[in-house]
Amino acid sequence: MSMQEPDPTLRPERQPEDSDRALRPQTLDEFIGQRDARANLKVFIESAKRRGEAMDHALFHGPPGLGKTTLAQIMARELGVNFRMTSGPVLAKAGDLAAILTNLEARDVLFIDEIHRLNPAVEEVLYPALEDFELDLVIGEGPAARTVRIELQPFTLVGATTRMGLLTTPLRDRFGIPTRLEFYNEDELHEIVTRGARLMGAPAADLGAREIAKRARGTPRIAGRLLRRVVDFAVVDGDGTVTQEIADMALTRLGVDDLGLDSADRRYLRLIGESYGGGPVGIETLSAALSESRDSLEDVIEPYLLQKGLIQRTPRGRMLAQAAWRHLGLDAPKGQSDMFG
Ligand SMILES: Nc1ncnc2c1ncn2[C@@H]1O[C@H](COP(=O)(O)OP(=O)(O)OP(=O)(O)O)[C@@H](O)[C@H]1O
Ligand SMILES: [Mg+2]
Repeated sequence: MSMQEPDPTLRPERQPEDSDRALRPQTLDEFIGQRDARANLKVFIESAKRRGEAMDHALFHGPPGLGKTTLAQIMARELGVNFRMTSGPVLAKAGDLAAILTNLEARDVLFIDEIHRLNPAVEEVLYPALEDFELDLVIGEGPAARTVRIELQPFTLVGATTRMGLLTTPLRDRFGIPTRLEFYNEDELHEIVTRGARLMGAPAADLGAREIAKRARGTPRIAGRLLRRVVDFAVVDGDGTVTQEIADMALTRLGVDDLGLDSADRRYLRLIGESYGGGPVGIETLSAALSESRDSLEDVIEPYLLQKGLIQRTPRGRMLAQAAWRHLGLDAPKGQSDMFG
């Protein structure tokens, strides 16, 4: 594998070969990290159960692979109700949504993934369903068309999105429980890797698990994938144990550096540093130069680099921070070091 070609399996987005299910925590107590979100959800779930009512609608937003789908499934399990799952792009017509809604049982959880991609006609139908548990359906066409109102069972909508900014205001306002998922810290990822290794039946030394945690880009999905690959190296090149040495060797071979950046991250940083003198450079320019969609830069690449303090977003564009120059082993142009300390 060349260091220049980004390896899609190291990106945080879902991949067809992900065996997410095997490593998915099943209960809130098993779910590691996201402490505040978890504590709040616990209260809302308990309260809904005691009152015997449907829990308020919840919206999970944040970068891919942080546990939105996992949390939605856990909610349904903890509430003791059915979990129905669909996604924005799948619901093409108002009737598709109506069919799902009318089949829900009382207090069920309906999960709509990529909810920012709902067709506007479908979204219209969703509003009264969320507010009053009612559907207004238009039957027939032209002068013969009439509206029928259908009563629904009270239910909980859980929406997930990586693009909060693309949600319409009326839709966003209908979620009583908006929850932002954050990147995980090293200790949390260490716990996630250790648990994953145990579930895989692969012995992991403490420092081996920590090495993977450090380099998992703050993302449990990546931690799980890196773990699987390091286990392969451990089995073939070692005695099967995930040691720090094997982890370091395997991750370096995969092109994951000591900050957890992969080649796509470094390509982004290098472009700003080497071709634009550190910026500021506009997102459209970066998108064209990298042949990556603007969305994927904004939703996948930049959040982690911002969180690590490697880049800054200014009104005039993106700029490399001092830490990024250091990380790339490049000299910052004169004057810039003063700006960022
Ligand atoms: N807190 C956690 N503890 C352990 N494993 C986790 C945790 N959160 C997520 N995972 C694991 O990470 C993987 C990805 O999680 P999930 O599919 O829920 O992410 P997502 O936010 O829905 O991503 P996307 O935006 O791509 O849909 C799953 O394998 C899941 O088991
Ligand atoms: Mg998901």
